[in-house]
Amino acid sequence: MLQRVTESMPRGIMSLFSLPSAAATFLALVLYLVIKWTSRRMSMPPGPFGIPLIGNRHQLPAVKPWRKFAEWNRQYGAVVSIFLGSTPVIVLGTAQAAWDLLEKRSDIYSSRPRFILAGEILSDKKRGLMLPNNDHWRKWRKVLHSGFHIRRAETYREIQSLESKVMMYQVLNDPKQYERHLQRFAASVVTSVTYGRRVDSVDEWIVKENMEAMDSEFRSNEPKRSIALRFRIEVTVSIPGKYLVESWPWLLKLPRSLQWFRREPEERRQRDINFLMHLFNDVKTRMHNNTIPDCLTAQTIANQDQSGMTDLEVAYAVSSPFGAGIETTAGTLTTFILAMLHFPSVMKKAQAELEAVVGFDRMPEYDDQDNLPYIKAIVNETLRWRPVAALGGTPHAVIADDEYNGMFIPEGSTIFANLSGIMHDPVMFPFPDEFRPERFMETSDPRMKTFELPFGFGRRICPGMHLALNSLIINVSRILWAFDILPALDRESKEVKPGEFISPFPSDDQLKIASLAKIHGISRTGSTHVL
Ligand code: HEM
Repeated sequence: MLQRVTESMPRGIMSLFSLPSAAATFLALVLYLVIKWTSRRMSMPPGPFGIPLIGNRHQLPAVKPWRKFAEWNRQYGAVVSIFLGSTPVIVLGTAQAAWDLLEKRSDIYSSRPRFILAGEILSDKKRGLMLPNNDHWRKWRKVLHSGFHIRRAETYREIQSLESKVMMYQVLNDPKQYERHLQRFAASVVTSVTYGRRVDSVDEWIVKENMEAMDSEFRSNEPKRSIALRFRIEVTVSIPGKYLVESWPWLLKLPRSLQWFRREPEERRQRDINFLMHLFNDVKTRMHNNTIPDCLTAQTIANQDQSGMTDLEVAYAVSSPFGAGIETTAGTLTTFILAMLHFPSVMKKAQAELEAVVGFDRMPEYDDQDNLPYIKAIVNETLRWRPVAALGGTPHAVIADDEYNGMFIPEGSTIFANLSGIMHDPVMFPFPDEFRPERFMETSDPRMKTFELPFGFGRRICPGMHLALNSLIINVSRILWAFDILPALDRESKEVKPGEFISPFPSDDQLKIASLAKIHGISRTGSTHVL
């Protein structure tokens, strides 16, 4: 007993002595880390200082975060840094900064942040959009490039022209549902060029199943809204770190049964696989029977020996236009309707151009494009005025330490090219809130002439850009040729002022009626019989 007391004495005394020294060591370590972090932070682009561990997450609204980004860019400069949790995030607020980094240095700026939930658990690293810059992504990208490069995209014009006529017919008969008709158009183009099958209605299972897959990929608690608005909300949740497991990846080390966050996406993954493999096998069968028109899936299957891709990899790769090409196209067309409601003088000017070039006896065709510079400018201005990929689509990630204009950009930073802010930069686009197609006609800047800005940057630039532009030009020219887009009238026959933002329709039914856009029937001779 006595021996035990004496033995324990020195340890007790020692621990009394060591406690302050352990605390001092700990404090010194904390101080060292704080100094190190602060000096690193100071060398990074300016931005609001956040809270340790949380960073600036609490300052970033869940809805329309691009507005906050733009505010920070105005306050701190073209390149801003913040932290989301412990991840450094760089926000680019001018086109020049985005071109300098994402294009000129695209060898290190073309990766993606880690999307643990949507990219890994839900999609098993098979959705290229969320893949880092690696061999899998390059293979996936090759499939899309071969299906949608500029010359290939031209071969789809016949399909787009036909679908556009169907859309016109539907708008003519049921103008109130114009948003659905635009969505059907976009969906049918995508399914035709991808799977060689048309879509007659957005209620068809193939569209619904795809919507559900998208909704689960970008789940949001928001009620169902119009296409474009939903797309914008969904984009906001592609901010990495939204899910707990992305801020704390160590959760993946828990026993699988305790990883509660897996259950739902894993169930959904199986459903997605069944859906995508069904579409894949259907194309294979039709290839076998010689009943399939030329389409992306058939081409990719035919090249499988060369590419070495598995059936499932092909099934996922060819489904990318589903996720990326429907809501973007339909949303941009919805924005165009909104712009015409706000800027009727633009509509009149465009209609004058159409009258002079096309006349009333036939519809505008692709061959008229070169003679319709104002219509082309309207397409560009629509993409600029309310860019549907407001945050630049999915963010990039940088894979090596870098320096830009004396500012340190650490490896692993998430990079947002904040397209909404960039498109409203008053230096590049004077009077940015105005819808002024003329800005694209009066310029001599080649980057304004080609205007690829709405489609992203560098090696990640939108592979569906040419298909999308062809969809936009044909629909914008035909809608303006055939219809007057006028504000709805309220119960007292007064014009209802359209909403400010992306969709003329907020989700609420009351408001929907109040701000309903009314597209008057065809007011021009000879219009109906060509439909
Ligand atoms: C108006 C229509 C469209 C707009 C505004 C648009 C815009 C964008 C933007 C901003 C990006 C991100 C680029 C970046 O990370 O720098 C993107 C990526 C992408 N887009 Fe589009 N897009 C449209 C239509 C389409 C269509 C029709 C398709 C398919 C045929 C498509 C397929 C894709 C794919 C697969 C990606 C991911 C590329 C990658 O991660 O490598 N998009 N798009």
